[in-house]
Amino acid sequence: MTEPWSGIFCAEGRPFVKMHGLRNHFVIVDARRDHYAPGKAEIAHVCDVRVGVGGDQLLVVEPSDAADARLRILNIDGREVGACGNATRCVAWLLLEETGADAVTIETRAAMLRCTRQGPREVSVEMGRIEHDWRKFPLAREVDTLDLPLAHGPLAHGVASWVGNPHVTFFVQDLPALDVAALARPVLTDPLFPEQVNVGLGEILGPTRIRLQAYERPGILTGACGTGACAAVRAAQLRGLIGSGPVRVEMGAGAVTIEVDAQGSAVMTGPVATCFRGRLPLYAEGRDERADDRN
Ligand SMILES: N[C@@H](CCC[C@H](N)C(=O)O)C(=O)O
Repeated sequence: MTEPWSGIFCAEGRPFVKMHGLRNHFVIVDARRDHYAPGKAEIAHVCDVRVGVGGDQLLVVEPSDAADARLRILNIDGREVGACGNATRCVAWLLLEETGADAVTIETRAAMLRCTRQGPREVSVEMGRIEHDWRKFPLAREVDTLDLPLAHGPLAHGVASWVGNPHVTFFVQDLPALDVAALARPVLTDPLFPEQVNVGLGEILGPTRIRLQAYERPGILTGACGTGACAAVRAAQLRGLIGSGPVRVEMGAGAVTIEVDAQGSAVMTGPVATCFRGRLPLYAEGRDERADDRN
């Protein structure tokens, strides 16, 4: 007879840490010694809270020749993306705690990011230069990225910004009253963005405060978005809606502070939190279907 409770613990499964930055949550696997290259279905399984650990992304930390570590950021549909601000803070915190250093450098697909300790659970990341060249995204055709020729319902005059990944920010009134997913979904899949786009709805609350809700690729509302916060601040500055000093970007569970210099380079500072540690469920193709059959 099998012992039903013992089956829950996969002693052989790969260790992970679950962390979040303002409820943007991640499953983090240290693959610096033991290579880990999950396929699309496994990524979806691990990130699905109903059958796996649950997360907005799976993060794989690898060795790097040029930095303290390389961070692979895997969206729930398996796409590796160039940047994720909240994920970078979480992984930076793990590396800072591990080494006792005050600064580490993380290589992502898009950039080398210097990260510094700001407090016990507070990390700053130099996010690099925010760009607005239409070819960077890529966009389907040449357009004015500071005033996109795009209108979906009340969303118009968006600003397209590249922060290692593509964002479009729309400024709105009374953000809490809006159904962000319903409004943002057609933007995310608009043919202007052949590789889709992360959509941010921002409300200016004052000269140094923005409220933001992100609807991220591949179509999820997240608790927060660090790169989206950088994009929103730069877009608001370029539109003349706020000044040039540090801006507090409020995203439900809390806030990050974004400072953008005259050249458009951003520094993001915000909190990290550890949820729990464990071992990944052993994954095999077809496992989901078999589980479904039993229910
Ligand atoms: N889903 C995104 C990347 C995630 C951004 C993240 N939440 C952040 O904090 O910056 C993509 O597809 O690029």
